[in-house]
Amino acid sequence: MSKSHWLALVIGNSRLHWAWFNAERLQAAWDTAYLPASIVQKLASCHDITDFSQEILAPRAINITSPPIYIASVVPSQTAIWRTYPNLHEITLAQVPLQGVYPTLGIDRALALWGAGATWGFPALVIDAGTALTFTGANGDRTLVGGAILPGVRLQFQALGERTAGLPLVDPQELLSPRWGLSTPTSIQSGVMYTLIAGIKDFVNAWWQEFPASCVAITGGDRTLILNCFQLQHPDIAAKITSAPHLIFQGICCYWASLEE
Ligand SMILES: Nc1ncnc2c1ncn2[C@@H]1O[C@H](COP(=O)(O)OP(=O)(O)OP(=O)(O)O)[C@@H](O)[C@H]1O
Ligand SMILES: CC(C)(CO)[C@@H](O)C(=O)NCCC(=O)O
Ligand SMILES: [K+]
Repeated sequence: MSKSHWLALVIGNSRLHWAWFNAERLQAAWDTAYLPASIVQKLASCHDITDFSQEILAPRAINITSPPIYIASVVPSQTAIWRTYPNLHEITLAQVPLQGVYPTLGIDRALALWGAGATWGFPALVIDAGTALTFTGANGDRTLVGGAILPGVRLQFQALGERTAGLPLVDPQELLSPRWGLSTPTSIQSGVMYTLIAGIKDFVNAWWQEFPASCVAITGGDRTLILNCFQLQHPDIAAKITSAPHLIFQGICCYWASLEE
C-alpha cells in the first residue's frame, strides 16, 4: 500500500462521513452509521481493513493496510471510541489557519470554511445543512466574521413530531408543498421549509451586502433538499450558491497538504 493513501473521518451528530484519499485526490466518499466500540477495536487490531470495507466502511473494497485516519469530530464520546485506532490523527481548531475563532467553534465548521476559502477564495460563507444547520463566514483576511446555528431540517420535523401530542413525524419532502397547508403534514412541510428558505435567503443576502463577491457554498446531508426547494422559490439566488458535498473533506485535505509541506 502506498504511503500516500489515507482516510478522512468526520464524526457528525447523526452519523460518520468517510473519504478515501490518494495524496490530495479524493478517491471515494461514503457515510455510515456510528460504529460500535467492538468494531473499532477490531479495526485497530486488524492490519488489513479490506474485510471490513465491504460491509461496514465502504460500498467498495478498499485495499489499504492500516491507513492513517485523519479525524474531525464534534461528538467527543465518539472520538473516544476512535482513540483506540493506532494510526489516528485528530484535527483540532488550533491547526486550522483561520484568525479570530472562538474556542468552542465546531471543527467541522472551521474545516468547511477553510476548504471553501482554499477552493474559491476568501471571503467565503459556508452553509452546512446537517443535524444542525450552520452559517460560518470569514472575510478576505481569513478572519472569522461569525455565524449562526439553528436546528437542521430533520431535527425541526423531529422536534414537532416528538414534542407534541397532535403532530405526526413527517419526513422532509423534495418537492415544496403549497405555502398554505390544508392538512397537518403539508402544514408542517410548509412551515419548516418556507421558514428555512426565507431564513437562508436573509442570511445569504446580508452576507453579500458586506461581501458582494464572496462565494457561498452549501454542504451537509440536506444540501440537495434545501437547494431544490430554494431553486423553486429563488432561482436567481440558488444559481449563486455552490453545492459542495465534500467541503469538510476539502478542509481536511488542506490540513493533510499542510503537513506535507
Ligand atoms: N441516512 C441518513 N442518515 C441520517 N441523515 C440523513 C440520511 N440521509 C439523509 N440525511 C439527512 O442528512 C441530515 C444530516 O446531515 P449530515 O449527515 O451532514 O449531519 P451530521 O454531519 O451527522 O451532523 P452535524 O454535522 O450537524 O453534526 C439529516 O437532517 C437528514 O435529513
Ligand atoms: C454546530 C455543530 C453541531 C454543527 O455540526 C458543531 O459545529 C458544533 O458542535 N459546534 C460547537 C458550537 C459552535 O460551533 O459554536
Ligand atoms: K448537547
